[in-house]
Amino acid sequence: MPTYRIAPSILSADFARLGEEVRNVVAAGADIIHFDVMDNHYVPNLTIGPLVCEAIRPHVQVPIDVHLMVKPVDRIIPDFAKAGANIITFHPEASEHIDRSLQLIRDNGCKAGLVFNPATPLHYLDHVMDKLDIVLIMSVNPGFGGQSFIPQALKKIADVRRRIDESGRDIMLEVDGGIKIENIAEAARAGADTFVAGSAIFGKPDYKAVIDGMRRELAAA
Ligand SMILES: O=C(CO)[C@H](O)[C@H](O)COP(=O)(O)O
Ligand SMILES: [Fe+2]
Repeated sequence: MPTYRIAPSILSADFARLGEEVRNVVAAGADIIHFDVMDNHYVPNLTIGPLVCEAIRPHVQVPIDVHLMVKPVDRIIPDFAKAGANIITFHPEASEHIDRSLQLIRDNGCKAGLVFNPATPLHYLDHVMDKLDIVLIMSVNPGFGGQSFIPQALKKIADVRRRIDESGRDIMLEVDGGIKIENIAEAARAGADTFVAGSAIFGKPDYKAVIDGMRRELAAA
């Protein structure tokens, strides 16, 4: 069985109690904290920045996975690295120089990755596989939590899995958007190993019950 990781998105957490929320979700079994950064420019929503990342950093030992939905990309990367991010991903069409942005993330000591919207072509991967630590496939259009999983993402996950296997490199394959107990196994069978889930976890009273349920599905996938 591959190493599967569950990454709750704090987009659906109670922001008034964020420290407690991240501690609770890690105690419930989260492997990663997924941190959605939206700028009201690249996507039509506005969320949280490096100050909030810095504020939650002392509350958890697990990696913080910063999903940048911002344009431009580069200016904010060093700030997130200083704020304690471990993984930083961005959307290739939001960067003027993809290779430079990936290198900037790595130079700042973080794992680097590209994010693909449902309609973003995978050719952006062609010349940067050697600079990638993670690929994130969006299974919703970015900007909001609580949307429904777009099934066409499964084929894209499978295509990326093939490319990763061909590269022979150790690259995480993350899926983000509409992941629930009911569909996590399908995403795993397509080739994903890291699963972002916001509303499915933070929308429920018992985080451990949801994460345990997801792990049971993954074990059987
Ligand atoms: O990047 C995102 C939206 O742009 C979020 O990570 C994602 O939507 C998670 O929320 P949910 O699991 O509720 O779909
Ligand atoms: Fe996200």
